[in-house]
Amino acid sequence: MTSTTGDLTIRPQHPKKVTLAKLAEPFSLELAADDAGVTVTGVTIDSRDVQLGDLYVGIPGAKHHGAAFAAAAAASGAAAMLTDAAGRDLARAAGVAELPILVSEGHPRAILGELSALVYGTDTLAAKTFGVTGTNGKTSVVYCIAQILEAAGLRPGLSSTAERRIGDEVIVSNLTSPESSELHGLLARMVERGVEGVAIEVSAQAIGRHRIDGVHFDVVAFNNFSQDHLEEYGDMETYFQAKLALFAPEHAHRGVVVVDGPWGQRVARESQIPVVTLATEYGQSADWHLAITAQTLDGVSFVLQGPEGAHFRGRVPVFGRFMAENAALALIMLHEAGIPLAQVEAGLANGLIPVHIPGRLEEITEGGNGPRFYVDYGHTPGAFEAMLDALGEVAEGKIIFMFGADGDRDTTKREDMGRIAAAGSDVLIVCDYHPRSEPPEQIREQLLSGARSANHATLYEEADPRAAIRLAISLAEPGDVILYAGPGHEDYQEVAGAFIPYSARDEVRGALREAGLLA
Ligand SMILES: CC(=O)N[C@H]1[C@@H](OP(=O)(O)OP(=O)(O)OC[C@H]2O[C@@H](n3ccc(=O)[nH]c3=O)[C@H](O)[C@@H]2O)O[C@H](CO)[C@@H](O)[C@@H]1O[C@H](C)C(=O)N[C@@H](C)C(=O)N[C@H](CCC(=O)O)C(=O)O
Ligand SMILES: Nc1ncnc2c1ncn2[C@@H]1O[C@H](COP(=O)(O)OP(=O)(O)OP(=O)(O)O)[C@@H](O)[C@H]1O
Repeated sequence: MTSTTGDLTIRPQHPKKVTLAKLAEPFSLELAADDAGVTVTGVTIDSRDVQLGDLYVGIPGAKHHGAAFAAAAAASGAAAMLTDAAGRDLARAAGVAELPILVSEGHPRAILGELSALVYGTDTLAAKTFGVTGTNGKTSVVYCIAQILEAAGLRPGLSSTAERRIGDEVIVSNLTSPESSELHGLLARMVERGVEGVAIEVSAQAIGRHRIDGVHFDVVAFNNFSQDHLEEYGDMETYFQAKLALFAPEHAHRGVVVVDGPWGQRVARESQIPVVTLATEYGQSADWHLAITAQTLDGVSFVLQGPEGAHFRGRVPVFGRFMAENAALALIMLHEAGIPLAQVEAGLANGLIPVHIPGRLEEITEGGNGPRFYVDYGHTPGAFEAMLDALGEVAEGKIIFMFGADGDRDTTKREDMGRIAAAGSDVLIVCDYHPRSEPPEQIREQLLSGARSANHATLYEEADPRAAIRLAISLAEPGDVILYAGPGHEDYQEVAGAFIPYSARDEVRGALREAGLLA
């Protein structure tokens, strides 16, 4: 049975006590002599998440100084606080007199990872650790790693945008890559549960914001790179450098890089750690090569060949050559960590890797000859291109595509998303996604303007995604495929500051039942 935890920060069930003196020394923290023997058992940077005995870390953020919540943290049972000098003054001025305070000279976030590792005992791990970065497909690769570890007889744990997972225990994800205090708490819980391999999705934002500090990955991977997050990075080079930073000795021992495109080739050249390369296209020189041998809507068969005769014949039960690529990358990462392909092969029936990823190309219908309906998390031009190219190769009937775009995020990708969506589909329905503070009709118009430039699909505009789902179903015939990109596993719509409950997967299920297409 699966159990779900909603706690912000997961912690070990049997924590150890660490004295403030032991924490102060390696990080040169200021500490009153009287407080040296005070002990803590956990770490959090959120006052609303404090548990008895925690070290509360008051971080200066974009909106608040966390030290402003020192009284609330103390009331919830924090044993001590770590903050900067401004935070200490803020807390003392607010009358927080009793709480022991460790003071750091620099930004507390810069030492948070190493310090959390010390508190949780995760500074060295027996489990193999795998980190995945890139623009599209990180979550998918992380799931492939976990599923392949299981096939190899090893107990997996994972952290992704969709969820964090330890065996059957599911922990809700807020960020793609958790804050480092949360990550080390999660790792400590995994150690208690006997996890032998951990796959972690690493966003560019996480690398720059110290969220993976204190983890020294056995193997990291870079899968692909295309436009996203320019609202934060401004240009592609800055975004690229943020991801390249993972390939450094302070973060990882070795890497695997997909070198199909120029960005991957640059990672292979500029990496500061040893890497092996994977090519999925003919004529590209690399250590490993992937060849697709057969594909239908129901799956992709492939052969992976590597150095010294390494060889794997496999299959993923989902359409799209990119899913075979994700699986191949995961296989090579395990191989690089010393887990032989033969050990994986022995645990699989006919090489079938049971890839099931929440909200990624998730089929809501149940196969068969009627129209098929998939919900997906793709929200970049690159993901649209990969999915629609793949569908174009295997779909027998019409491709009906529906999507909307994020408000308050990279607006420059919208025209491309519209154009690629219309070029690759027969029918395109533009609806709302998370408009946030932007006028939704303005977002739809930008998408439609891109779509018109492709001069291909029949275009529809239907703001309400619930109505758009029903429109898509009404236009579909047996053999057609409906692909709803964007919401994936999510269970809300963000509109003008409000989080409105909305699960695309549940809504599609309901609409298919109404239409008599699902039992
Ligand atoms: C821009 C950014 O990175 N913001 C992060 C930052 O928020 P902030 O600086 O605004 O924090 P703040 O509200 O000023 O609060 C300061 C401190 O006070 C604490 N606080 C605040 C209120 C309170 O009542 N009690 C309390 O303790 C906060 O926990 C925080 O430690 O610190 C917060 C606490 O950890 C994060 O949740 C928040 O991520 C926001 C939600 C975010 O949108 N992050 C994005 C940019 C992100 O990281 N995305 C990537 C990539 C996703 C992808 O690939 O698509 C990801 O890894 O998720
Ligand atoms: N290797 C790939 N190349 C291109 N597109 C892919 C690849 N793998 C998956 N995708 C597409 O990208 C979408 C997002 O996949 P996934 O959630 O695995 O990526 P992600 O990198 O974790 O995304 P995010 O950073 O937003 O969490 C998928 O739903 C699919 O449409």
